[in-house]
Amino acid sequence: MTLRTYEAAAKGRLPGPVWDFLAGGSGTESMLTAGREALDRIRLRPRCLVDVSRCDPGTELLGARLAAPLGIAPMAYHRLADPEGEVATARAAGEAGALLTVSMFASRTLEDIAAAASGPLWLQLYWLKRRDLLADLVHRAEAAGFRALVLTVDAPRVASRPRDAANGFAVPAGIRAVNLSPEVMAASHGSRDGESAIARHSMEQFDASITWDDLAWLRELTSLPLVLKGVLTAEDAELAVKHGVSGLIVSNHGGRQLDFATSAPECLPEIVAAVDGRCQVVLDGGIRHGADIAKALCMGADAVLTGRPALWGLAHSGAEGVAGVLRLLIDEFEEVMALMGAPTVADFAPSGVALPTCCRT
Ligand SMILES: Cc1cc2nc3c(=O)[nH]c(=O)nc-3n(C[C@H](O)[C@H](O)[C@H](O)COP(=O)(O)O)c2cc1C
Ligand SMILES: CCCCCCC(=O)C(=O)O
Repeated sequence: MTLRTYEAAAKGRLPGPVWDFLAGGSGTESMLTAGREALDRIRLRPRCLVDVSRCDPGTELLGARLAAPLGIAPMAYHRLADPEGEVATARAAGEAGALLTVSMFASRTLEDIAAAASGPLWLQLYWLKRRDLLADLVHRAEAAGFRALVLTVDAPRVASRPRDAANGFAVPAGIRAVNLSPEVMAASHGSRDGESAIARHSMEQFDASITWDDLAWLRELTSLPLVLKGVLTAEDAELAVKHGVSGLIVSNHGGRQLDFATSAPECLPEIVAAVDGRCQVVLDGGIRHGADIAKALCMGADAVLTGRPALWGLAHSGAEGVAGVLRLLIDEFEEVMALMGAPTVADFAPSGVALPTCCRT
């Protein structure tokens, strides 16, 4: 199996509009390829005659032990890909020793997901107008043993996504964001010609007025570490650190939010420089090979997240498919460690990559 095999199988199994929701991007879809192209242009600089008879891809992220610097990005509605949904994903992530970030729009309850998980879980939030619902989710996540909160900051609204609009995409009946009340999720169901129900729902329910000052409200609710997802500039990284965040996920939202943005790998070096070790940094978007993990670490990231490939695995064969996808990435990374002369994750340094001009600070 390769990731391409999982992708082709998922495409063959899923209804067209569901596949388009998973695969699609915003606007001209320029960002679907931008990050991938930047990653491909980064070349690795291997060192030789290093003892690589034992390579250890293990690491720690926000205090949690991982088998490799790899996690699954938050994605809504895993039941679109498999009836077990996030419960299957959690079992697979635990088996592989990878982090799972659970979307607030998960289609299984936080408690069921936590019961199936044997590895660390983070909970992702969009800032809803209904703060009481956010508070409830945070308290449930704490009680269920989640290890961190991820606030997605690149989506004051869901961007226009032409494929979803053309399909009149709506969340199918029978699949629900079960951690939120049906009234709050009503707008995401019910197809209308030429309109995405996901976008309509976000315009109705997301609070687009929040600013840095509002983070204090979230921080006062909980002692869980706070991670911001979707930061793309050194300026915002600096502000995030000043506001006490524990981590940043450098992300283009998989090409689904701002069209024509700088891609995540391009701005990773400036963000790592701005943060200067004051919080952890994770790269998200377009991770399709173990070598991508090595490139991110050389640029100063602590770990990476992968998104769509986990859903391809889920659509292919449930928990087994997700575990297969994670194993592929981790095995490839372990081989890159050996061939790079980097037996531990600490051995990846800036000298391990030749950066194209687009990725230089
Ligand atoms: C189907 C789908 C649903 C997503 N749902 C969310 C979500 O609920 N919250 C969020 O912060 N990001 C969401 N994302 C974005 C991912 O977290 C991630 O940034 C992106 O998928 C990474 O790119 P990749 O798919 O190329 O690996 C979603 C992405 C996809 C494909
Ligand atoms: C009605 C729920 C909105 C889900 C948005 C999920 C998301 O972030 C995405 O990229 O899609």
